Amino acid sequence: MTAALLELRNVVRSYSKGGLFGRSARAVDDVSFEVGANGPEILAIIGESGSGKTTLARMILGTVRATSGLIRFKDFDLARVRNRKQRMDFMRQVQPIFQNPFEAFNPLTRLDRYLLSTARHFADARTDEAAAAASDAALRKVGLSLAEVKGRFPHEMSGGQLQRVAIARALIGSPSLLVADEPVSMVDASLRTAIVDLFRKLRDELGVSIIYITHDLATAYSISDRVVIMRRGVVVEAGEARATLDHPQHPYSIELKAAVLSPDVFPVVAPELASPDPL
Ligand SMILES: Nc1ncnc2c1ncn2[C@@H]1O[C@H](COP(=O)(O)OP(=O)(O)OP(=O)(O)O)[C@@H](O)[C@H]1O
Repeated sequence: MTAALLELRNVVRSYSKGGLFGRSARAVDDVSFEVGANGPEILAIIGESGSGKTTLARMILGTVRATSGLIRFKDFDLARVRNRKQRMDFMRQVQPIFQNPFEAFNPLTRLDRYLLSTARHFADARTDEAAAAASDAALRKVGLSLAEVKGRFPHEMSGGQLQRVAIARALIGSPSLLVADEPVSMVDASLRTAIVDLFRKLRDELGVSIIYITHDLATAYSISDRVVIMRRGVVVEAGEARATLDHPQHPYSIELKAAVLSPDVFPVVAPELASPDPL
């Protein structure tokens, strides 16, 4: 067993509820888990709205500080980021993918400018040619190329294409962890599978671990190695994805599954035993 890529121990994030007595509420309450202890993996964090998923993602990305607890990436305690160099080095290795790709890019900036600038910062590209080569290589990992993207503004792409550009941009610095917060919920249903399949490919071919934050059990079931199920800031259940989602134990997980239960998502009988489609 190798050391985990990411470790969370008893992580809490409280917010003041205001008022005379300064009461506070815990958006994330005593959460512990590891990512990548046994090699690259996809960990799904599942929960309904308000369960604390985004707050957790922000703490892992270092944009929100934990109120207490430990978040460690490799051997680095996030609470100890002190200077710009440490911050940039961390950002290169841990990249976000957001829900709405149209909000991730300035509508007035051409997409290749984003990619070239990221290549200069995170891929050590010192010349225009090197930045273009690094951008093209990253775009090819998501099934695009620099020639297809060059000169185009965000609104000139479809949501699915733009999410691929966002993923390519995240890959430029060869990160070891992607934190994807509801990355397909604003993408057409027909393109969702392609994007979640891409995550699987990134794990298998590039060795990237992915924290896949979602309320969608179907995609979590299809691509994740492990799941963490959250409710009101607390982890109610965690474990290997198929075992946990096939046989949920906690009443909340059972309820979540019942709400989406469909024979296509969770086969009632093993697929190999199911009768063939009628002719
Ligand atoms: N900046 C903040 N100030 C006060 N409360 C906050 C803040 N950010 C989050 N919260 C509260 O923390 C709880 C968890 O919110 P969070 O956005 O993390 O949940 P979520 O599972 O990501 O939900 P959604 O899918 O709707 O984004 C909510 O009750 C929310 O109101």
